Amino acid sequence: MESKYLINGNGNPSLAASFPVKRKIEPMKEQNCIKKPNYNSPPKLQSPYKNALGSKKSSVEQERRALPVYHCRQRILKELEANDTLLIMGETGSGKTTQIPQFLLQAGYANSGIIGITQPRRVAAITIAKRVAQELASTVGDTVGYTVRFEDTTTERTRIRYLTDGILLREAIADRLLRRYTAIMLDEAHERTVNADVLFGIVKEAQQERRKHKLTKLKLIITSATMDIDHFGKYFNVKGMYLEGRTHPVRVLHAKETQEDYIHAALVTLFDIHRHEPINHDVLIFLTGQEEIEALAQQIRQLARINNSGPSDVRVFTLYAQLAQGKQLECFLPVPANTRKIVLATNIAETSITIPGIRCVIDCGFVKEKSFNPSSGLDLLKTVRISQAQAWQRSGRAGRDAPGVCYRTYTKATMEKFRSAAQPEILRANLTATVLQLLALGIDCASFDFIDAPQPEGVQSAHLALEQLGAIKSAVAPSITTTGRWMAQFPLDPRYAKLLLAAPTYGCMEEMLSLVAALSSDNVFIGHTDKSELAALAHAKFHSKHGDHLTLLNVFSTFQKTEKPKIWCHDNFLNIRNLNYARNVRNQLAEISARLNLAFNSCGDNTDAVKKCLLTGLFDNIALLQKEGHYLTLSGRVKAKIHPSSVLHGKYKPQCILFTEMVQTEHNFLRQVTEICIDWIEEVVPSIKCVLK
Ligand SMILES: Nc1ncnc2c1ncn2[C@@H]1O[C@H](COP(=O)(O)OP(=O)(O)OP(=O)(O)O)[C@@H](O)[C@H]1O
Repeated sequence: MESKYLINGNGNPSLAASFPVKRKIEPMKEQNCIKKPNYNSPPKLQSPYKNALGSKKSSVEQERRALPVYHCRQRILKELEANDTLLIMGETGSGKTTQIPQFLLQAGYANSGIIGITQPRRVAAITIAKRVAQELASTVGDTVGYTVRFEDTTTERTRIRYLTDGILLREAIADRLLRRYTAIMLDEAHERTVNADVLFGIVKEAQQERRKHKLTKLKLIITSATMDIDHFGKYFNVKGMYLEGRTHPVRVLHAKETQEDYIHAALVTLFDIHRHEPINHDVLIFLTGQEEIEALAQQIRQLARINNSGPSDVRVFTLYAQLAQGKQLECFLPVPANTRKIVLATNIAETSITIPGIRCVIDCGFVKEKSFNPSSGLDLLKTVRISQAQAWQRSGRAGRDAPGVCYRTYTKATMEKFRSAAQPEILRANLTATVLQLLALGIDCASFDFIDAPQPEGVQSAHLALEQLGAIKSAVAPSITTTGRWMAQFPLDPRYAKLLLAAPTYGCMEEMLSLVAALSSDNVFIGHTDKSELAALAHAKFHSKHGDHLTLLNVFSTFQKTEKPKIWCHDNFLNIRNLNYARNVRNQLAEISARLNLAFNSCGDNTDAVKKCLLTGLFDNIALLQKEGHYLTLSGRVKAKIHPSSVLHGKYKPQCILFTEMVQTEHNFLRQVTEICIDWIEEVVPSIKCVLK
């Protein structure tokens, strides 16, 4: 059949010419299977469940029974009976996350407590809880619930609780023995987020302490499809358990030649799929970040509009961390028949989740990674190659509910040069929040039993930052202060918690609550490409000459007062979901502040109060204008420019600015910028010994 999408019919003849996909992508030798990386390959067995999978029956119960893990139920329960800790490795999609907690429930493990399952990301915790509730013919909040930051759906009836690892860590502050849990499953262990790494130590200790004090046993299950089982085995002092069998085969195809432009390669591959694959084969494309995703989504929609002449159609969804929760969940809903779902996602869709309908995955092979430079004290967001483990996780998303295909826009030789597994986040992340949480738990980083200890410079840098924030007495012999304990009460980065604690002194508590809440939500502005001039005009009403923080405050404060928020947001090109989310966050932050007896004062039009208060927490994020026209950060002296999205971009350049974050693309860009007065630095944070010239 003639393609509906003539790629080179859109005025870009080079598009198809430069990437003759049919010839450039070659099948790998190991067709019809996901080849696992060598470093941790479990035994490869043919799925014994093929017949069941081929069946037309589609009830949830039948789907469950067809999962490889379902048939390992007895083995898992027997092993758990004999051992307090299990390391379970099974193929992606084999049913670990959804089934094992149900086995434990049925075996009575939730009779005297609850079963907790941690996930690195909120979208996974939410969607899996919904799926398991459906499998149990129940609703979320009943037997199964989820808890993510600022949202708890669990009730006293909840026995299986999916939660983010950050939430479990916060619970440990209140109860280090995690007494409400009888079993904890730490899922996606290979991801090695800082929170998960700290949790490994916390749960191990809780288990030992409970044994020592003859309290109810805590059963631990560590699961993944790609973890380094030897390393984990040594740390937990247990042997690993392999679950044989896979659900659906995934055929993996590599680009024959290196692709200079992975976005272009992804686009061409997508339309090639669209020409040749059945319309109900949905596509998931892995890219690196919001801007790239939104730009490609727009391009696909436009191309589809230009070339769409048949009955079939495409629906494009985006999925990345900054997207409002409601929007994130849209891609999980079914699309009408004769429509292809195309999901453009970051690594947020890489593990755990199942997006129904996905049969094709296009993997660009890159990821945006946050790393911290202890010598400059700055966090940097950088695009890097994924690991081999991540590549296998990504391909696994194609075989969740049927056989699938994964197209890698990089060559096989390139992939062989990828790291086998991603570097644990604890070795590269800013540890300020983690060190504070550990101190609130009464744990000194130096003596904590980490699976991989963080670099001493990283810990030292966190101690220095905490000392400057007033959270610890001394960076040399760290002991937590009352301010530090209060900071740890807020589910926020310590720098933002500090803003709330300092706000009453500057008389701007109401404003700071709104601003911190709005900053937690992000992205309230809709940049409507079709109507970008109208959107820009609407947004300009809120612009503050002081910069982005006060602009954001203007938006949120007006939103709080408006009587018809839906119409108001629509007319002003603002994202109502994000603003509602910010309102919810504000309420919760206000509750914690009230518990801490903080004064709820307001500074009215005194913008200096807000700006000075911002300095109390974000003093590491200051940059000075240089003669050459660029900025230099005070901390680490990094050269940077104001991000084009800032209201201060392209206008007069203030001498001294404060920014929320630095992003690295072709340049270092400073995001969310506010003009400050250089003299305030010494007034507000006299402890900073900065060189101002
Ligand atoms: N939200 C969902 N909607 C539809 N089907 C789902 C959903 N979640 C899970 N499933 C089905 O259950 C199967 C098992 O999923 P589960 O998350 O338990 O596997 P897993 O072994 O934990 O995978 P991974 O290692 O990738 O997290 C999936 O392959 C899919 O068929």
